[in-house]
Amino acid sequence: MGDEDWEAEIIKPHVSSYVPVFEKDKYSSEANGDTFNRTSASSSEMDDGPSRRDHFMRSGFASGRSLGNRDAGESNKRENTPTVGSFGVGKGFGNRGFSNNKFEEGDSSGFWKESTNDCEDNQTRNRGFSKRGGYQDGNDSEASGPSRRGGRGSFRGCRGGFGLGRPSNEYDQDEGTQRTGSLFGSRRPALSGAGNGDTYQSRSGSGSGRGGYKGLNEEVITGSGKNSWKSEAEGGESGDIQGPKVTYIPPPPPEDEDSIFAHYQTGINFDKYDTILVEVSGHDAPPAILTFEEANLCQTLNNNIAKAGYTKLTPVQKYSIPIILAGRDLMACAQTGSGKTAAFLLPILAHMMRDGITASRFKELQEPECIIVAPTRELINQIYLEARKFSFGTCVRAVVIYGGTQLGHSIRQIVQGCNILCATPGRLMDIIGKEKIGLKQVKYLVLDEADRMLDMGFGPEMKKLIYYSLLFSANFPEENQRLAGEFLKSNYLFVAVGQVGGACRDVQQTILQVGQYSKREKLVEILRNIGDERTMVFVETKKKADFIATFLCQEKISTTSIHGDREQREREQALGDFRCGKCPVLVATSVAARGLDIENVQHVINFDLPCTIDEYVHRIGRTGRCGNTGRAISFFDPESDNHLAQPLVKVLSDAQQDVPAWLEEIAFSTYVPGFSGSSRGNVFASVDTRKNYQAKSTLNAAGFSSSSQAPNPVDDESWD
Ligand SMILES: Nc1ncnc2c1ncn2[C@@H]1O[C@H](COP(=O)(O)OP(=O)(O)OP(=O)(O)O)[C@@H](O)[C@H]1O
Repeated sequence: MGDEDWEAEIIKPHVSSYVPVFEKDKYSSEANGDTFNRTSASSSEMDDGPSRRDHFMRSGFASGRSLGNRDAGESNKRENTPTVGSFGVGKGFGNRGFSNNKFEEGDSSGFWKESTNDCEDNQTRNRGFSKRGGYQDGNDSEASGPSRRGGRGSFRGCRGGFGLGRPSNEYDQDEGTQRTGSLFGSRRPALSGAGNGDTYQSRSGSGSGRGGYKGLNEEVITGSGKNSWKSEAEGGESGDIQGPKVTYIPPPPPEDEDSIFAHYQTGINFDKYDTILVEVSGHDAPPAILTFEEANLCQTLNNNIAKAGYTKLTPVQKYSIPIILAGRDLMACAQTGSGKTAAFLLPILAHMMRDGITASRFKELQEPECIIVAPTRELINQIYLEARKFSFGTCVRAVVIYGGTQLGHSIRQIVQGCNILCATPGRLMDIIGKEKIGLKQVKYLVLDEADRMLDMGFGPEMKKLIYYSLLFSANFPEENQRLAGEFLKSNYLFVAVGQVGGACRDVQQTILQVGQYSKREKLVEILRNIGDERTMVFVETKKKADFIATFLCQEKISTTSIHGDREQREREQALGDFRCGKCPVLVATSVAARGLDIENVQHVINFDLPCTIDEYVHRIGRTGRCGNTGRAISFFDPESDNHLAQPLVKVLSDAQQDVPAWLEEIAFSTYVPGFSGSSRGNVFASVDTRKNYQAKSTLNAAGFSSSSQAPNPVDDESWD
């Protein structure tokens, strides 16, 4: 496709030509625009990533200087800075009562309702799939679903690392084409058929290998190293080279003020944030602010903050906002759902308002002052909506671009004026490669889910763009701190809020021992008891996501799914159906584990536990947000999950949850000194790793060794 083909409007929606066996005659995507109609040429999976790291997360890079001035050597001149206080040392595990298996015993909290009429209840509640476009397939679940044999155990360890195969590097093919190869690498084709005993027929076509950031155990092989990040044009995010053009143009978000400022209420535990310990390390940290007024923001920003329903700062905002306003580099960690997005958006916007902006719609070349990058399309869209909200009524224009959508559409958005560019990495690289934006004015760069970006090898690309850096995250593993440190000036500040890397205490966690063959039955039982309350069900693979969603629909539980093999249109439809409650159950891969902020998600179910504890914490952080309470239940299969026992016990203990006796036993029997369960050397790096340069081995918040010499239990292949 020619370089300028984006000029031609291609509005005709992409129509899938491939109908999977299990959908034939049953499911009408036209009827509901729904989720399960996917084609082989699907979208990027940069999203579906594994999740090795749970909470690390936002990272931003703020600069007061123009691009390109950075002294390349500067980043390496890290100082050993003194530390302040001691923070968040976790308890040892094994010291609490074990009331495991609440499910079996019945939970006095009422989580497990004892209704025996669940089917009727569910029908009454319209969970039946008849309302969802006839997604009742005649597919026999036994025959079509993932085999019980093999199970996820066989998926584990199959990840392929980064960037595989050499994708196309022709920009002229990028628009609209979905390629093979991967952006950030992918996984081995381990999921096809016999590999895991799975006879379910994926709509995606096995091995076609969508580009992008493949999730754990996804079927695409790639990966030759973590630094082989590919741009979308290089066969990354967009997907298959041979695939059909991507013509999807996402609908514009509502423009009315009520929609822009729609928000949910903070929960009963919001005020408890005030009691969370905070540690700041580094030299000359500006004092925290206690109120929005102290931030001295302009009136328009203050109005927007009020309209957004923010009356009180969260801890990460109290500490980060003044640091960013002071122009300091920052690495910050705070728990899921505690307001990291606003923590970087508000001070960046404040600076833009103060300093003025240069990009305007009248310029031929758009030169944004701020670039925000996130690893999943849904997350970057969410951040864009936040940016649009806080910049409402100002001259700052935010734009979002991401893979799985028509490139021409992205470019048209940009040329209308772009001060804050929110992008997925592949699409960003394509746009840069096409010279559709200039980078000279970039002063602020935010990497959301920065640990993942860095793991993906995205760092070198980013280093070309920025001068100052801000890194926000819920978890900051030591190795990533070191990587991230390359972005930061040596005097960066480190803010740790609460039990970094630990689970949010507002989430009630339950671990059930459920064998592979019993999971579906247990899931249905739980969902029927839950009723209409919004529930995210995490599974390990895209195929399994399809299968479980199909299975639940057969069980008349209204379900949709999101994963990287779904077309972008379907993904957005799925998220929309889940958000509005049309489908109260969302089956997801790790693509939805990080950052997504969906109102009223009351339950998270880990049908499959993730490979790493970091990912676990991210997943359960989709509930219990912003002071609200939530519940998480995880199926622990001793056949495949024992490696998580030790860190799970730790996470449960630290979050003051009951630890099942059986889990403790497994944890002790599999105890490995120094082992963290994380994909890197330690579970959580709650401390500024600069401290470790002074004291080589210390205890982190989770109580595990954070020695830089710690063994790495999972090799780099587990992360793409
Ligand atoms: N000061 C505040 N007052 C009220 N609500 C807030 C405040 N700060 C953030 N929120 C709301 O809290 C929710 C969670 O915020 P956000 O998504 O930024 O969390 P996060 O820390 O980035 O979570 P995660 O680590 O899961 O990505 C959002 O709905 C946001 O609008």
